[in-house]
Amino acid sequence: MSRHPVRVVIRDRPVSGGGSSVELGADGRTVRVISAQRSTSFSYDTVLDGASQERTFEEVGRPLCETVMQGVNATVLCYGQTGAGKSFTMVGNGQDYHTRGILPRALASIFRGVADRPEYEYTLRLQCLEIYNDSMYDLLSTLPGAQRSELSLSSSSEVVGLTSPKVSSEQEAHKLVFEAEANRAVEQHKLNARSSRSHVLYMLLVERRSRVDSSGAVLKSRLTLADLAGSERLKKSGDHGDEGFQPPSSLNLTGVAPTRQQRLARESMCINKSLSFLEQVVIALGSKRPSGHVPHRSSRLTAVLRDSLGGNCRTVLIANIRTDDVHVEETFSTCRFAQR
Ligand SMILES: Nc1ncnc2c1ncn2[C@@H]1O[C@H](COP(=O)(O)OP(=O)(O)OP(=O)(O)O)[C@@H](O)[C@H]1O
Repeated sequence: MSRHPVRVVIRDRPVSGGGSSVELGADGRTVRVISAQRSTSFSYDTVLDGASQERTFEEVGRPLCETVMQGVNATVLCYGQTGAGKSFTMVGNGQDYHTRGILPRALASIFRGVADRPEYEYTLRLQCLEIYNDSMYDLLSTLPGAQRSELSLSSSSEVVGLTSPKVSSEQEAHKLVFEAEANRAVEQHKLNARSSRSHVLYMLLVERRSRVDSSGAVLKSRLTLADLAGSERLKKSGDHGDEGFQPPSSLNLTGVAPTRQQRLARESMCINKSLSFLEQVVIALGSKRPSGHVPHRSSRLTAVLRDSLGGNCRTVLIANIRTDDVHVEETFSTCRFAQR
């Protein structure tokens, strides 16, 4: 494990026919991105070259599940351009058991861990949160008593009203994840509703009490699995403007539905801002100055991730890249972000 607060792992999405613009080093640590303008080498903790879902979980997920079982927070962030494989890495493609992602494998691993430790009583709860345009929604809002409207943050960065149902078996947890995904899909299909360009956070809250030592402390920990929104540049996603783009003042203020282009531009702006704040938080956490300010409250994403980054929390950033030539500029910016 590196000494930086975030361990960085690169994962490529296999392409048919290959590409000549990205070379993954045989040392399992380097990536070289070659375009007409430049050729740049980056180095990371690990480069997963053509890795299966199983290997990705063994490399990233399983050690973090162990960490959480021992009472320490752990986080996986999947970052990358749209279509690079973030959801595939985190959840899988839903088509077959072998291609299931880190989340279902982590649930299985943690419930197995609970069964293997009868000396402890574990209480597990699951939360599923979506952050779209810096607004937060409960993906389990269809459960009885849950809040369907936008959620707010308390002064201590707790998400007020986020449902945290208890899960007592792996099957129950899978059912809730399925419900969260179904709710997200419904929102995406509603007219003018949230698009797929949102951050989704699955959080498993773990409480451990000793059954043999009644004076023993209750240990609390959290596994956070974040499937971040696609990081592509504005021009690429069909929007206009650049990072300094300001949405028209009429946007969402007049009750008139925004045009598709306005919506895409606003989404891209919010995503870029939140990812750049995330980067600033990680850089601040990695800085040598112990008293340096960490701008957790700069966005909803960084506020919610407050206890999931830094401190003694173990965090892995998986930067998903596409190695086909047409995506070379996006791959370059993902690699640059991951290296920073
Ligand atoms: N390592 C991989 N092996 C096989 N198929 C993959 C891999 N990575 C991604 N895919 C496939 O590529 C497609 C796009 O992947 P995915 O939806 O995970 O991208 P994404 O980065 O989450 O995109 P978005 O930002 O739009 O959600 C999917 O059909 C997925 O099954």
